[in-house]
Amino acid sequence: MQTSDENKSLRLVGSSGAGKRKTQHDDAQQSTPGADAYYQHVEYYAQRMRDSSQAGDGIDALETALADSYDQRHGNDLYHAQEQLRLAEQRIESLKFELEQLREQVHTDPMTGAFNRRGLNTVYLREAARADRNENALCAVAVDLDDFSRINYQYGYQFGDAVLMHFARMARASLRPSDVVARYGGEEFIILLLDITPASAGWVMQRLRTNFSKKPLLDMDGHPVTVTFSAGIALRRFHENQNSLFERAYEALYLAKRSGKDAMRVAADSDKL
Ligand SMILES: Nc1nc2c(ncn2[C@@H]2O[C@H](COP(=O)(O)OP(=O)(O)OP(=O)(O)O)[C@@H](O)[C@H]2O)c(=O)[nH]1
Repeated sequence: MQTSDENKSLRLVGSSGAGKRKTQHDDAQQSTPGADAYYQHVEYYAQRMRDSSQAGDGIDALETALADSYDQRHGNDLYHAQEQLRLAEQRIESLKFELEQLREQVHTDPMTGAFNRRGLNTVYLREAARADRNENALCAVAVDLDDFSRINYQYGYQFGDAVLMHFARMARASLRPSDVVARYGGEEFIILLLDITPASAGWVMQRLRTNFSKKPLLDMDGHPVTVTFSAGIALRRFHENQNSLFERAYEALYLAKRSGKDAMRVAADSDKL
Protein backbone atom coordinates (compact mmCIF):
# COMPACT_ATOMS: atom_id res chain seq x y z
CA MET A 1 0.00 0.00 0.00
CA GLN A 2 1.14 3.53 -0.75
CA THR A 3 1.31 6.22 1.78
CA SER A 4 -0.46 9.47 0.94
CA ASP A 5 2.94 11.20 0.52
CA GLU A 6 4.01 8.68 -2.07
CA ASN A 7 0.70 9.05 -3.91
CA LYS A 8 1.20 12.78 -3.97
CA SER A 9 4.67 12.42 -5.33
CA LEU A 10 3.47 9.89 -7.94
CA ARG A 11 0.70 12.15 -9.18
CA LEU A 12 3.01 15.13 -9.18
CA VAL A 13 5.52 13.34 -11.34
CA GLY A 14 2.91 11.71 -13.59
CA SER A 15 0.93 14.86 -14.30
CA SER A 16 3.66 17.24 -15.38
CA GLY A 17 3.71 16.30 -19.15
CA ALA A 18 5.86 13.77 -21.01
CA GLY A 19 9.27 14.69 -22.39
CA LYS A 20 9.78 18.06 -20.69
CA ARG A 21 9.11 17.41 -17.04
CA LYS A 22 11.84 17.53 -14.50
CA THR A 23 11.89 14.96 -11.76
CA GLN A 24 13.86 14.54 -8.61
CA HIS A 25 15.95 12.00 -10.55
CA ASP A 26 17.04 14.34 -13.32
CA ASP A 27 19.90 15.71 -11.31
CA ALA A 28 21.06 12.24 -10.44
CA GLN A 29 20.89 11.22 -14.13
CA GLN A 30 22.92 14.20 -15.23
CA SER A 31 25.60 13.69 -12.65
CA THR A 32 25.84 9.93 -13.33
CA PRO A 33 24.94 9.38 -16.97
CA GLY A 34 25.23 5.98 -18.56
CA ALA A 35 24.03 2.48 -17.98
CA ASP A 36 24.10 2.59 -14.19
CA ALA A 37 21.96 5.71 -14.02
CA TYR A 38 19.61 4.25 -16.58
CA TYR A 39 19.09 1.06 -14.64
CA GLN A 40 18.71 2.96 -11.38
CA HIS A 41 16.10 5.06 -13.05
CA VAL A 42 14.20 2.05 -14.34
CA GLU A 43 14.41 0.41 -10.93
CA TYR A 44 13.06 3.54 -9.29
CA TYR A 45 9.97 3.55 -11.46
CA ALA A 46 9.56 -0.20 -11.28
CA GLN A 47 9.46 0.12 -7.50
CA ARG A 48 6.86 2.84 -7.72
CA MET A 49 4.71 0.68 -9.95
CA ARG A 50 5.07 -2.22 -7.54
CA ASP A 51 3.96 0.06 -4.73
CA SER A 52 1.07 1.48 -6.70
CA SER A 53 -2.37 0.13 -5.79
CA GLN A 54 -4.25 1.56 -8.76
CA ALA A 55 -3.84 0.92 -12.45
CA GLY A 56 -3.98 4.65 -13.22
CA ASP A 57 -1.07 5.36 -10.92
CA GLY A 58 0.91 2.58 -12.47
CA ILE A 59 0.27 3.89 -15.99
CA ASP A 60 1.19 7.37 -14.85
CA ALA A 61 4.44 6.10 -13.43
CA LEU A 62 5.15 4.12 -16.60
CA GLU A 63 4.59 7.13 -18.85
CA THR A 64 6.78 9.23 -16.66
CA ALA A 65 9.47 6.59 -16.70
CA LEU A 66 9.39 6.45 -20.50
CA ALA A 67 9.49 10.23 -20.83
CA ASP A 68 12.24 10.69 -18.27
CA SER A 69 14.38 7.93 -19.65
CA TYR A 70 14.06 9.09 -23.28
CA ASP A 71 17.39 10.90 -23.26
CA GLN A 72 19.07 8.02 -21.54
CA ARG A 73 17.65 5.49 -23.94
CA HIS A 74 18.50 7.54 -27.01
CA GLY A 75 21.16 10.02 -26.08
CA ASN A 76 23.22 8.56 -23.33
CA ASP A 77 26.42 6.62 -23.13
CA LEU A 78 24.64 3.32 -23.55
CA TYR A 79 23.08 4.44 -26.80
CA HIS A 80 26.40 5.84 -28.02
CA ALA A 81 28.18 2.66 -27.01
CA GLN A 82 25.69 0.61 -29.01
CA GLU A 83 26.15 2.94 -31.97
CA GLN A 84 29.93 2.66 -31.68
CA LEU A 85 29.61 -1.10 -31.57
CA ARG A 86 27.46 -1.11 -34.69
CA LEU A 87 29.97 1.12 -36.52
CA ALA A 88 32.86 -1.04 -35.32
CA GLU A 89 31.11 -4.14 -36.65
CA GLN A 90 30.58 -2.43 -40.00
CA ARG A 91 34.24 -1.44 -40.08
CA ILE A 92 35.33 -4.99 -39.28
CA GLU A 93 33.19 -6.30 -42.14
CA SER A 94 34.70 -3.83 -44.60
CA LEU A 95 38.23 -4.59 -43.35
CA LYS A 96 37.56 -8.29 -43.85
CA PHE A 97 36.51 -7.55 -47.41
CA GLU A 98 39.65 -5.44 -48.03
CA LEU A 99 41.80 -8.17 -46.54
CA GLU A 100 40.21 -10.71 -48.84
CA GLN A 101 40.94 -8.48 -51.84
CA LEU A 102 44.54 -7.91 -50.72
CA ARG A 103 45.03 -11.62 -50.20
CA GLU A 104 43.76 -12.20 -53.72
CA GLN A 105 46.14 -9.56 -55.12
CA VAL A 106 49.08 -11.08 -53.28
CA HIS A 107 48.30 -14.49 -54.75
CA THR A 108 47.43 -13.45 -58.30
CA ASP A 109 49.44 -12.57 -61.38
CA PRO A 110 47.93 -9.19 -62.35
CA MET A 111 48.32 -9.67 -66.09
CA THR A 112 46.80 -13.11 -66.60
CA GLY A 113 44.64 -13.39 -63.50
CA ALA A 114 46.24 -16.79 -62.87
CA PHE A 115 47.80 -17.62 -59.50
CA ASN A 116 51.35 -16.38 -59.08
CA ARG A 117 54.06 -18.46 -57.40
CA ARG A 118 53.01 -17.43 -53.93
CA GLY A 119 49.40 -18.33 -54.69
CA LEU A 120 50.48 -21.64 -56.15
CA ASN A 121 52.51 -22.47 -53.03
CA THR A 122 49.49 -21.83 -50.85
CA VAL A 123 47.11 -23.82 -53.04
CA TYR A 124 49.60 -26.66 -53.40
CA LEU A 125 49.91 -27.11 -49.64
CA ARG A 126 46.15 -27.20 -49.30
CA GLU A 127 45.50 -29.53 -52.23
CA ALA A 128 48.40 -31.85 -51.47
CA ALA A 129 47.13 -32.28 -47.91
CA ARG A 130 43.66 -32.99 -49.23
CA ALA A 131 44.99 -35.49 -51.78
CA ASP A 132 46.93 -37.33 -49.05
CA ARG A 133 43.95 -37.36 -46.74
CA ASN A 134 41.53 -38.68 -49.35
CA GLU A 135 44.10 -40.74 -51.26
CA ASN A 136 43.28 -38.79 -54.42
CA ALA A 137 45.50 -38.45 -57.43
CA LEU A 138 46.96 -35.03 -58.19
CA CYS A 139 48.90 -34.16 -61.35
CA ALA A 140 51.23 -31.24 -61.93
CA VAL A 141 51.69 -30.09 -65.51
CA ALA A 142 54.58 -27.80 -66.44
CA VAL A 143 53.69 -25.78 -69.55
CA ASP A 144 55.98 -23.61 -71.65
CA LEU A 145 54.82 -21.65 -74.70
CA ASP A 146 56.97 -22.56 -77.69
CA ASP A 147 59.32 -20.08 -79.36
CA PHE A 148 57.93 -17.23 -77.36
CA SER A 149 60.93 -14.99 -77.93
CA ARG A 150 60.21 -15.23 -81.66
CA ILE A 151 56.52 -14.33 -81.06
CA ASN A 152 57.63 -11.25 -79.13
CA TYR A 153 60.20 -10.35 -81.74
CA GLN A 154 57.87 -10.84 -84.69
CA TYR A 155 54.60 -9.39 -83.31
CA GLY A 156 55.73 -7.18 -80.49
CA TYR A 157 55.82 -7.53 -76.73
CA GLN A 158 52.21 -6.39 -76.33
CA PHE A 159 51.05 -9.16 -78.59
CA GLY A 160 53.15 -11.55 -76.51
CA ASP A 161 51.32 -10.32 -73.41
CA ALA A 162 48.00 -10.91 -75.16
CA VAL A 163 49.07 -14.50 -75.92
CA LEU A 164 49.87 -15.11 -72.24
CA MET A 165 46.47 -13.77 -71.19
CA HIS A 166 44.79 -15.81 -73.91
CA PHE A 167 46.52 -18.99 -72.76
CA ALA A 168 45.46 -18.44 -69.14
CA ARG A 169 41.89 -17.80 -70.25
CA MET A 170 41.78 -20.90 -72.44
CA ALA A 171 43.28 -23.01 -69.66
CA ARG A 172 40.66 -21.88 -67.17
CA ALA A 173 37.91 -22.48 -69.72
CA SER A 174 39.19 -25.94 -70.66
CA LEU A 175 39.77 -27.31 -67.16
CA ARG A 176 37.50 -27.93 -64.20
CA PRO A 177 36.90 -24.86 -62.00
CA SER A 178 38.65 -26.64 -59.13
CA ASP A 179 41.85 -27.15 -61.17
CA VAL A 180 44.62 -24.63 -60.65
CA VAL A 181 46.30 -22.47 -63.28
CA ALA A 182 49.39 -20.56 -62.16
CA ARG A 183 51.91 -18.43 -63.98
CA TYR A 184 55.24 -19.78 -62.85
CA GLY A 185 57.57 -17.48 -64.77
CA GLY A 186 57.62 -15.41 -67.98
CA GLU A 187 55.93 -17.78 -70.44
CA GLU A 188 55.76 -20.76 -68.10
CA PHE A 189 52.67 -22.05 -66.35
CA ILE A 190 52.01 -24.78 -63.82
CA ILE A 191 48.66 -26.48 -63.89
CA LEU A 192 47.42 -28.66 -61.04
CA LEU A 193 44.83 -31.22 -62.05
CA LEU A 194 42.94 -32.31 -58.98
CA ASP A 195 41.13 -35.54 -58.18
CA ILE A 196 41.94 -36.79 -61.62
CA THR A 197 42.32 -40.37 -62.67
CA PRO A 198 45.84 -40.63 -63.98
CA ALA A 199 44.63 -41.73 -67.40
CA SER A 200 42.51 -38.59 -67.73
CA ALA A 201 45.33 -36.08 -67.26
CA GLY A 202 46.71 -36.69 -70.77
CA TRP A 203 43.46 -36.15 -72.58
CA VAL A 204 42.52 -33.13 -70.42
CA MET A 205 45.74 -31.47 -71.56
CA GLN A 206 45.05 -32.59 -75.11
CA ARG A 207 41.69 -30.82 -74.90
CA LEU A 208 43.43 -27.63 -73.81
CA ARG A 209 45.87 -27.98 -76.69
CA THR A 210 43.00 -28.38 -79.17
CA ASN A 211 41.03 -25.44 -77.76
CA PHE A 212 44.12 -23.22 -77.74
CA SER A 213 45.00 -24.00 -81.35
CA LYS A 214 41.40 -23.68 -82.53
CA LYS A 215 41.14 -20.10 -81.26
CA PRO A 216 44.33 -18.33 -82.30
CA LEU A 217 44.86 -14.62 -81.78
CA LEU A 218 44.96 -12.45 -84.89
CA ASP A 219 47.83 -10.20 -85.91
CA MET A 220 47.42 -6.57 -87.02
CA ASP A 221 46.35 -7.72 -90.50
CA GLY A 222 43.73 -10.09 -89.09
CA HIS A 223 45.75 -13.22 -89.78
CA PRO A 224 45.73 -15.99 -87.19
CA VAL A 225 49.02 -16.44 -85.36
CA THR A 226 49.81 -20.03 -84.53
CA VAL A 227 51.20 -20.47 -81.02
CA THR A 228 51.88 -23.88 -79.52
CA PHE A 229 52.98 -25.10 -76.14
CA SER A 230 54.87 -28.04 -74.72
CA ALA A 231 53.93 -29.76 -71.49
CA GLY A 232 55.35 -32.21 -68.97
CA ILE A 233 52.96 -34.16 -66.75
CA ALA A 234 53.87 -35.71 -63.42
CA LEU A 235 51.59 -37.72 -61.16
CA ARG A 236 52.18 -36.83 -57.53
CA ARG A 237 53.29 -39.58 -55.23
CA PHE A 238 51.68 -39.61 -51.82
CA HIS A 239 53.33 -37.08 -49.54
CA GLU A 240 55.56 -35.81 -52.34
CA ASN A 241 56.54 -32.20 -51.83
CA GLN A 242 56.15 -29.43 -54.35
CA ASN A 243 59.80 -29.12 -55.39
CA SER A 244 60.14 -32.79 -56.16
CA LEU A 245 56.86 -32.97 -58.09
CA PHE A 246 57.54 -29.84 -60.15
CA GLU A 247 61.08 -31.01 -60.88
CA ARG A 248 59.71 -34.21 -62.38
CA ALA A 249 57.12 -32.25 -64.38
CA TYR A 250 59.91 -29.98 -65.71
CA GLU A 251 62.04 -32.97 -66.68
CA ALA A 252 59.11 -34.27 -68.73
CA LEU A 253 58.65 -30.79 -70.24
CA TYR A 254 62.31 -30.73 -71.20
CA LEU A 255 61.86 -34.04 -73.03
CA ALA A 256 58.82 -32.62 -74.85
CA LYS A 257 60.89 -29.61 -75.97
CA ARG A 258 63.74 -31.87 -77.03
CA SER A 259 61.35 -33.96 -79.11
CA GLY A 260 60.57 -30.97 -81.32
CA LYS A 261 58.07 -28.90 -79.20
CA ASP A 262 54.27 -28.75 -79.54
CA ALA A 263 54.36 -31.98 -77.57
CA MET A 264 53.57 -33.56 -74.19
CA ARG A 265 55.54 -36.02 -72.14
CA VAL A 266 54.81 -37.87 -68.96
CA ALA A 267 57.35 -38.09 -66.14
CA ALA A 268 58.96 -41.51 -65.83
CA ASP A 269 57.56 -42.27 -62.37
CA SER A 270 54.00 -41.54 -63.41
CA ASP A 271 53.71 -45.06 -64.75
CA LYS A 272 50.00 -45.25 -64.09
CA LEU A 273 49.27 -42.41 -66.54
N1 LIG B 1 55.39 -10.58 -73.97
C1 LIG B 1 55.96 -11.09 -72.88
N2 LIG B 1 57.06 -11.86 -73.02
C2 LIG B 1 57.63 -12.37 -71.93
C3 LIG B 1 57.14 -12.15 -70.66
N3 LIG B 1 57.92 -12.80 -69.78
C4 LIG B 1 58.88 -13.42 -70.49
N4 LIG B 1 58.72 -13.16 -71.81
C5 LIG B 1 59.53 -13.59 -72.93
O1 LIG B 1 59.46 -14.99 -73.09
C6 LIG B 1 60.62 -15.35 -73.87
C7 LIG B 1 61.12 -16.67 -73.38
O2 LIG B 1 62.15 -17.05 -74.23
P1 LIG B 1 62.96 -18.39 -74.10
O3 LIG B 1 63.13 -18.74 -72.67
O4 LIG B 1 64.19 -18.23 -74.94
O5 LIG B 1 62.03 -19.47 -74.67
P2 LIG B 1 61.34 -19.59 -76.07
O6 LIG B 1 61.70 -18.51 -77.02
O7 LIG B 1 59.88 -19.77 -75.79
O8 LIG B 1 61.95 -20.92 -76.62
P3 LIG B 1 61.52 -22.40 -76.24
O9 LIG B 1 61.21 -22.40 -74.79
O10 LIG B 1 62.71 -23.23 -76.56
O11 LIG B 1 60.37 -22.77 -77.07
C8 LIG B 1 61.63 -14.23 -73.73
O12 LIG B 1 61.74 -13.59 -74.98
C9 LIG B 1 61.01 -13.31 -72.72
O13 LIG B 1 61.29 -11.97 -73.00
C10 LIG B 1 55.97 -11.33 -70.52
O14 LIG B 1 55.46 -11.08 -69.44
N5 LIG B 1 55.43 -10.82 -71.66
